[in-house]
Amino acid sequence: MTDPESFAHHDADLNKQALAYHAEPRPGKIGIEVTKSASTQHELSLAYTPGVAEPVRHIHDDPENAYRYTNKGNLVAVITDGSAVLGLGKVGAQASKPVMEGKSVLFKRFADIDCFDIEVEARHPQAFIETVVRIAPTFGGINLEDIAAPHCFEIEQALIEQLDIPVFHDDQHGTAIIIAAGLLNALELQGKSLAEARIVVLGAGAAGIAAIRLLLALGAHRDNIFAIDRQGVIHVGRQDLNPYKFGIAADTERRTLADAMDGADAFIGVSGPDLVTADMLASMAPRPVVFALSNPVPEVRPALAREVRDDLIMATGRSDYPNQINNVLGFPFIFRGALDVRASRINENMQIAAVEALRAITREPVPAEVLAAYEGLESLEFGPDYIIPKPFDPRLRERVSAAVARAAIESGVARAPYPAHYPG
Ligand SMILES: NC(=O)C1=CN([C@@H]2O[C@H](COP(=O)(O)OP(=O)(O)OC[C@H]3O[C@@H](n4cnc5c(N)ncnc54)[C@H](OP(=O)(O)O)[C@@H]3O)[C@@H](O)[C@H]2O)C=CC1
Ligand SMILES: CC(=O)C(=O)O
Ligand SMILES: [Mg+2]
Repeated sequence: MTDPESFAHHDADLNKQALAYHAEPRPGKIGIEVTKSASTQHELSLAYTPGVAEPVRHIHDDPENAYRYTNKGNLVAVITDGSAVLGLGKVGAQASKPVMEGKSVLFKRFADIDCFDIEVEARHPQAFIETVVRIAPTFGGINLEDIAAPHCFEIEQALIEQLDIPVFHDDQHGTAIIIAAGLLNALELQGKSLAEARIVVLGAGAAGIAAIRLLLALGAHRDNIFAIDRQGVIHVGRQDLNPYKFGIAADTERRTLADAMDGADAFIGVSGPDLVTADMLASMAPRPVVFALSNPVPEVRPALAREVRDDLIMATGRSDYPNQINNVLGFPFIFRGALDVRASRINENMQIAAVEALRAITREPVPAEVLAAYEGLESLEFGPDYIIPKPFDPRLRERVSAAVARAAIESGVARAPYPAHYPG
């Protein structure tokens, strides 16, 4: 695809196929399976009454037994209020369901974690929080999805405090982890360091603010980061900032996206479609990194970016371009590790462990089954078109989950030992 027109044709064609995929042969993308035989009178008396009463008694005596006798330990809720669905915005609870089913498919396909997608009608954070707290006993973990800032911060914090199972806002931390891994790798290839890189983050919502926080924890310099929202650069002189934005405000005279892009080493777009112009790209520093991560339409089309610069490393959030920076590389494997050591939360140590594991995998030879999943892909090697592993890489489940599990144990939030079947 070399021009915007062919990009649009490609998307129109894909959209048609996507509708058919979702509709046929049966609506939706995920179902429920029975995991024990229930084919005889005897099995029915075990699965249901009278036998089922015995595990009930055991769980009543000790709630920990829920992990032994029910699917709780391998069941995650993908929960949203439909307020920031991909880059489509506030489409509401019902319309968000295909995305939440999609996340559930990814949990199952990549990490064998069972999921219920739950779309909640809740206008106020408190109503949402109460809903999640009430249904939490069912689950081993809570994956919050597509909840807009600033409510997402309040919601996640309250749930972490009130629940003893991992609560993880995927658009914040899942995205931040993949951005951090991809950016560290891309900067290294471009001969730059995170500490010195000047970074523009377009979008100061869930993904943008979490990405900045994690990059700062990993060594980025506060003075080198400019965050931008619909009003322009987030600077300390602005009177309209909520506390979350104020926490990342820059002391700068720059005011617009174009101002911020001038001389920048890296651009991270977590905002909306087509917001970056050719002039802005041209004004960036030599050998820039451009992550246009808005879904489904990126902040700048890869073809346009390449036309303007031949020295950039480019990534999008989509599956149909090289370098997919997308939280699919994180949440299935992070929850796998967290559930397997019964972690009470997913803390920053566990997040940084995931970043390091992703970075390391990218530098190693890619298994043939990964290449087979991508049409026309004959080889992959750490370089400008391969800065982050592919979602189909079987090593993600082994290595990212193990790194997260280890970090949970070392940071004291695990309630079960390192699993015997994990790598030593
Ligand atoms: N690739 C990936 O893995 C992921 C990608 N994303 C993408 O990131 C985007 C944001 O998601 P999320 O953070 O959850 O959403 P939020 O609603 O929490 O935040 C959106 C942010 O983008 C800003 N924004 C939106 N439109 C513009 C614009 N035209 N100009 C400047 N700023 C703009 C908003 O500004 P304001 O505060 O002024 O309203 C806000 O700060 C989506 O497109 C989503 O698809 C998100 C998660 C993962
Ligand atoms: C990928 C994702 O979670 C998003 O775009 O919201
Ligand atoms: Mg999302």
